[in-house]
Amino acid sequence: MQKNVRSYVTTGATAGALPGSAVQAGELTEKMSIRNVSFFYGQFEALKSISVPLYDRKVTAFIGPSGCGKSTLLRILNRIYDLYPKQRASGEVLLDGQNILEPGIDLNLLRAKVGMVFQKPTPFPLTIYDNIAFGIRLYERLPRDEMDGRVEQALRRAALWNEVKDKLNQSGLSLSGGQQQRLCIARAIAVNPSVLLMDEPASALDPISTSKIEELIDELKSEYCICIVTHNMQQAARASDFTAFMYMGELIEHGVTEDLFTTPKQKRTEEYITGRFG
Ligand SMILES: Nc1ncnc2c1ncn2[C@@H]1O[C@H](COP(=O)(O)OP(=O)(O)OP(=O)(O)O)[C@@H](O)[C@H]1O
Repeated sequence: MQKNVRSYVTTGATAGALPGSAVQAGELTEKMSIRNVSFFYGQFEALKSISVPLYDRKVTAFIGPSGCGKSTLLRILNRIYDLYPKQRASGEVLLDGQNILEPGIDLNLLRAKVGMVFQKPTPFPLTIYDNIAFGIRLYERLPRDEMDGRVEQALRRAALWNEVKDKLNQSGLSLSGGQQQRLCIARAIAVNPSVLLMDEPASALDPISTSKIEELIDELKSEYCICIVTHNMQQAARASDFTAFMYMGELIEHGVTEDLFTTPKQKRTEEYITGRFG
């Protein structure tokens, strides 16, 4: 489904024209479509009718001050919130055209298709090998040599193979923080997702590990639709193709990253990116 980029770019209440941009019209495929999504923690409306496209093979960054709803939005996209009582989403989230908010969706399959990486690395207390194999075994029964191949492939794609190939039987917890985060990315991509969600994936890491994660995001976007939440505006500017600015549960502006940072259309976006609040 190829669409003109212009029809996707939204700025709060008013759709805006796309200025001369780095992303050319006609090359975008909408992988996920978030349509009029609201979210409630009990009576509290944390998200208010958000609509935003997530494009295949592009990185979309969500930015905004603390508490604006970035993580909440990400948690909707693989229905992690379903694990908690009294949390409820309305609206539609289409993944390849199917509304994943409908009842009856296979949540295990959804979470394989929409992988998630959290702020703090969360390896299982298992070997490096089993951290990857565990997820694959939930969906597939593979002979040992095929499983070995899948584990290696995932670790290679997460740029970790060379550092761990001689110690696959050591605990995942024995790795450094940055390596643990790449292990979590390898675990997510081992089950062949089409979307990768990353909630501040580098905020707990040192600058070198952070730049490795950013390089990895840049490589992985040739295969996946990637969505990152970040507090770090330089990171959003460096790592993403599209940026969405949120404020108090609303989507204020969404557009090509370069355009949003150089010529924001909304006053609140400009105030935020120039450091006047947040
Ligand atoms: N479990 C919860 N129960 C009730 N309210 C919650 C819960 N989790 C988040 N909220 C509220 O929902 C709103 C959005 O929170 P969310 O964590 O999505 O924001 P955020 O933009 O990701 O913030 P941060 O940048 O600080 O991580 C906030 O007002 C927050 O207090």
